[in-house]
Amino acid sequence: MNNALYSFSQPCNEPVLGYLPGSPERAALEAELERQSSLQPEIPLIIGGRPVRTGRLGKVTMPCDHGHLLATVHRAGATEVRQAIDAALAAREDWLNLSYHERGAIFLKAAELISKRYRALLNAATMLGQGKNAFQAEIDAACEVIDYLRFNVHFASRIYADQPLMGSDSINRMEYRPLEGFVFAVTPFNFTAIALNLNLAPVLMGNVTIWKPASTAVLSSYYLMKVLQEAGLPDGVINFLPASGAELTETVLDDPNLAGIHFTGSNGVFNALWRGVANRLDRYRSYPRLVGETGGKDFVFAHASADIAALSTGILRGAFEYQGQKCSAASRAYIPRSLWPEVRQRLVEGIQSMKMGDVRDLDCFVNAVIDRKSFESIQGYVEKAKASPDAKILAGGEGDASTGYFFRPTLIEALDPRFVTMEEEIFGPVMTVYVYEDERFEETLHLCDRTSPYALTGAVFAQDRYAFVQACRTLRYAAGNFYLNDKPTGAMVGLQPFGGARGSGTNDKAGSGLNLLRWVSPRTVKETLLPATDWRYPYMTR
Ligand SMILES: NC(=O)c1ccc[n+]([C@@H]2O[C@H](COP(=O)([O-])OP(=O)(O)OC[C@H]3O[C@@H](n4cnc5c(N)ncnc54)[C@H](O)[C@@H]3O)[C@@H](O)[C@H]2O)c1
Ligand SMILES: N[C@@H](CCC=O)C(=O)O
Repeated sequence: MNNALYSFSQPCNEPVLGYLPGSPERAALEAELERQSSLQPEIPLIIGGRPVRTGRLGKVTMPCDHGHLLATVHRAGATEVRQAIDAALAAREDWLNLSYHERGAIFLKAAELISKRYRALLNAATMLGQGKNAFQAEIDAACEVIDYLRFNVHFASRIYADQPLMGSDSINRMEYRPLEGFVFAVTPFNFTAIALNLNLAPVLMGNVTIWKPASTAVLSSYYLMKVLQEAGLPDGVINFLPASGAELTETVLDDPNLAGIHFTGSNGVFNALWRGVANRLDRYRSYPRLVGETGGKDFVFAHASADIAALSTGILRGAFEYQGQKCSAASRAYIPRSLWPEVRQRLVEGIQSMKMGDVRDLDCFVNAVIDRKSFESIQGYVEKAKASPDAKILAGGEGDASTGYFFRPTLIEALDPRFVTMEEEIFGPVMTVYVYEDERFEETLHLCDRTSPYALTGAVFAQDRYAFVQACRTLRYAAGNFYLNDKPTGAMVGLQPFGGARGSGTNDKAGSGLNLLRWVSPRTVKETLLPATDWRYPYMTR
């Protein structure tokens, strides 16, 4: 029996490597891209630690070249979902009884493996499978993945150390029990790090998960799962189940042991999951915890005092990095008329000079969007702008899906601040600008606040401190992550805990201890040292 108290100290964020020509990381990445381009693995389910092959095969292709087969993937049906739930529940007792420093050690090892041994593997899989360029893959599949692993272990230490006061006649303690049952982790295509964290956060706190990865991110998800196994994750703690969401969900939601859902994706799917739980409420042992981060209609708001170079760069990067496929991507901007001519010129020039193409050409800033459905949805919004007298296309506006799903970064000027592309999430490289009269700053802040049902991220560009304070106040509920003089994307684990409210989700702040707290059900234990032996109050005379 070891009576030492362990705690994991605060880590540093993983440095972003530069991939300069001639650097070792670039050579390793290029070699790995070439290797994975012709590998075509057959991806199994992983249930109870073992590969399971169903024979119901799906294809994994490249967004940049949809005729290029990267892998095939076995897909789960109801039978495998049941097996996975059984495997998770069987693994649960041993896992929850493992002390948190033992659990933490597994994830710190995974971080080391990814930092030193599997960085190129995960980056290349994310580039080829999810259509990210080298920089976008590095900040996600390497740095953010590693940060989630290391920081969450540290945050867990702080949670476990937070204990109630001791009374003079009692010993009090808080046991941070995992939830009673299993957690369903449903992960999006756009961030390898989110796929990890939706499993990691519950599992680190002693839970077990059923993981449904996005079909368009299954390659990087599979490699992540393999790294976690290599780091020592016991069998059955995470069960990897590629499948159709709708098919798998019915079986999962029907199970009385469903203790929580950790979701990131669109509002429609989260709402359907929530309703599915609500409709079955009587069958569950506990109220399932529903944690979901969903869509955004993220804004850039410029005051007349803004630095034009910083503002234009913030819009170009915030809107078009990873083809705008970040929940945090800037997709509407409010620009004062006095700044507009110069900002417009910089945006149009920037867009025209962005190289678009295959992820294996490291000079491409823009790559393909994730799939045909997404391509067509983006095209639909742009067609609306082309057809409307309330909008003008200033740059881009064209796509070509013949080889890959390529859509040019597009700049729209909306004459109506309620034009559809100012309000709805597009999830593609489309930025709509509304130009306001300088003296209508405050009025336009209110407009920004009321224009969209979402409230995820937003950025204000201003050098006038009074203007910034006013924007902060008026836009208090318009964004869960609020930036001053920076793009509204690129939150870092530990530094900018992430999540939004209103239509953007439950705001449980991934990348902080707040999220971990959703995966525990604390038990307070009081031990009385000298228990009372007389039921009467002391002042009673009989
Ligand atoms: N707020 C955030 O932190 C955040 C982060 C990333 C992405 N997002 C949002 O995610 C969306 C884009 O990601 P996406 O296209 O992967 O989202 P999506 O909702 O289409 O899919 C998310 C996951 O849900 C699964 N799914 C689909 N239908 C299902 C069903 N009926 N039951 C269970 N699972 C089902 C998908 O297969 C996938 O694994 C955008 O709206 C974006 O804003 C939000
Ligand atoms: N955390 C990421 C966004 C995740 C959503 O897609 C960012 O801050 O850009």
